[in-house]
Amino acid sequence: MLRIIKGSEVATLDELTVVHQRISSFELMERAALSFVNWFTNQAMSKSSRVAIFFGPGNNGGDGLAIGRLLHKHGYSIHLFSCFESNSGLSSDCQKNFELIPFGVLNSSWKEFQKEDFDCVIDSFLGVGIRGELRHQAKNIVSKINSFPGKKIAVDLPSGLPADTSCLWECVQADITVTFAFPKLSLLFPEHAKYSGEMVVLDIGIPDSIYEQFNSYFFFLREIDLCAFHKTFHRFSHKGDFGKVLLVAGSKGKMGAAMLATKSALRTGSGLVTCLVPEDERCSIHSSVPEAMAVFYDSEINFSAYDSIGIGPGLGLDKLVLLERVFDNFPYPVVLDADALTILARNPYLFAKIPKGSILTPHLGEFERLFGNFESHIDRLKFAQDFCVSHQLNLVLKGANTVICLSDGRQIFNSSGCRHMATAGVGDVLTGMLTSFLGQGYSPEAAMICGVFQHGLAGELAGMEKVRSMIASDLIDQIPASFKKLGVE
Ligand SMILES: NC(=O)C1=CN([C@@H]2O[C@H](COP(=O)(O)OP(=O)(O)OC[C@H]3O[C@@H](n4cnc5c(N)ncnc54)[C@H](O)[C@@H]3O)[C@@H](O)[C@H]2O)[C@@H](O)CC1
Ligand SMILES: Nc1ncnc2c1ncn2[C@@H]1O[C@H](COP(=O)(O)OP(=O)(O)O)[C@@H](O)[C@H]1O
Ligand SMILES: [K+]
Repeated sequence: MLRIIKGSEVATLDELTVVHQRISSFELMERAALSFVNWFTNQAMSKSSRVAIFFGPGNNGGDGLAIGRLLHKHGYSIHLFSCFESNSGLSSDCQKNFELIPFGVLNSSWKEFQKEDFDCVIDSFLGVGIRGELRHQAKNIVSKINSFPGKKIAVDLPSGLPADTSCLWECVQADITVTFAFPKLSLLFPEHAKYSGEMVVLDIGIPDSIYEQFNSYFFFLREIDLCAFHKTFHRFSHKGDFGKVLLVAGSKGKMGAAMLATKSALRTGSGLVTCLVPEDERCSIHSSVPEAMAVFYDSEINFSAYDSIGIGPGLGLDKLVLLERVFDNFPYPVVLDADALTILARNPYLFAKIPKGSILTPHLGEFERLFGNFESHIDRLKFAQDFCVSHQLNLVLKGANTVICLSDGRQIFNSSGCRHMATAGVGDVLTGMLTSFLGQGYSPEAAMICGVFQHGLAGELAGMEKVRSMIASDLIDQIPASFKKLGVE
């Protein structure tokens, strides 16, 4: 899994790569620029587009100059805008690229930029090299870039955004940020959505062994990481091997949540799925999910007969006693979502009773209800880390780039998913998937990694087809395709 390191460590990462691969830092910059240009030319941007590139004096500016030279070669009309007073203080690779500006590429001061003259702006003013608050002139440059109403593409980071912390000033508001090697931490913070826009991570060939030399508890989960976490089953596997799961979900008026979680557990591969629902509501489950069984809230239930239990979707807030019964009678990790989280928030003494290794799946609102308000995402994540380690619990903080917070302190950002998933019931589907993987014998870590990534992948597949019309059931329909895409049978 890709390690997310600090912005201040990027220079060392580059130096180690350069030595390891016996290339020059100029060649590494060229590689970054080539990967950007390769991505850019695949974006259906017409060759007649007029492209403005703002470039700073550091290596981010060097990237921009190299990108300009390569795009000019592809036939784009390029106009460079320098964001410094004199070129005496350029970094050495920026200087080299400055000297290679081709004939036919215009170069002016940023002050000369006229927004009407361009179709697209590339922002390579500042990257991970920013230290402290933006200086006065830099603020004016950022405002100039932001005055452009068309598409703004940031190179590595929107200029002005610190790489690892929350930002208290105005930065470039990019539509897309194309970042090199690994996502800079601050691109994953929800409070920076208006600066980072969409995020694209481009590989520039830095080997994993180099990242391993850095200490970091932040990771980025990608499709290539998944196979290692999936279990394989053999020819003689029977339905018992695929797990018996129980979903404690649904109440009058909220049976849809139970149906979604149940269907999704079945589609994720569970052998036997039972729902614990109000007896009066049993018909809805039987008619919508005939493959599932039902047991009822008032009956005696042998919780330990199940391999995993998911609790919460549509449960209702009056189930404190039931929640305690599960905790007292089931010693293995459970999945806690929705109303179960609100009951926990109202009764914090329950935290100590939750089986170790369990998975809590709050969205930002539920996280706040549980633990209070935080000024920044990084403060929130620090709190989540301490909570998970001290209680030996896991937490899935849902949203764009859902964060899997493990009980050993590691925090893994998910890369799959799309904005069309922000619709009712999509979280219930995740509960079904996580409970299913736990029931199939996956460790909580593997269940979260496979469940969260695949839930996002199914969301992407459904979103491609249904765009904003997507509903949670569409995501369930794409779970089979998500297995196929990963090559998991
Ligand atoms: N592995 C990677 O990620 C690679 C990164 N490269 C690029 O190198 C960049 C980093 O380059 P540098 O370290 O030269 O840094 P930058 O180019 O990001 O920034 C350095 C410049 O910012 C100015 N600056 C710093 N703080 C400021 C503030 N508060 N207000 C105004 N100006 C400020 C400095 O005076 C300096 O001129 C990355 O962002 C990326 O674009 C690529 O060239 C190669 C590979
Ligand atoms: N903008 C987004 N990008 C990617 N995924 C998202 C986005 N918004 C929501 N999601 C995902 O959709 C799911 C929504 O869950 P939740 O808020 O619990 O919904 P519900 O309670 O309606 O089921 C989560 O898994 C979350 O990560
Ligand atoms: K930039």
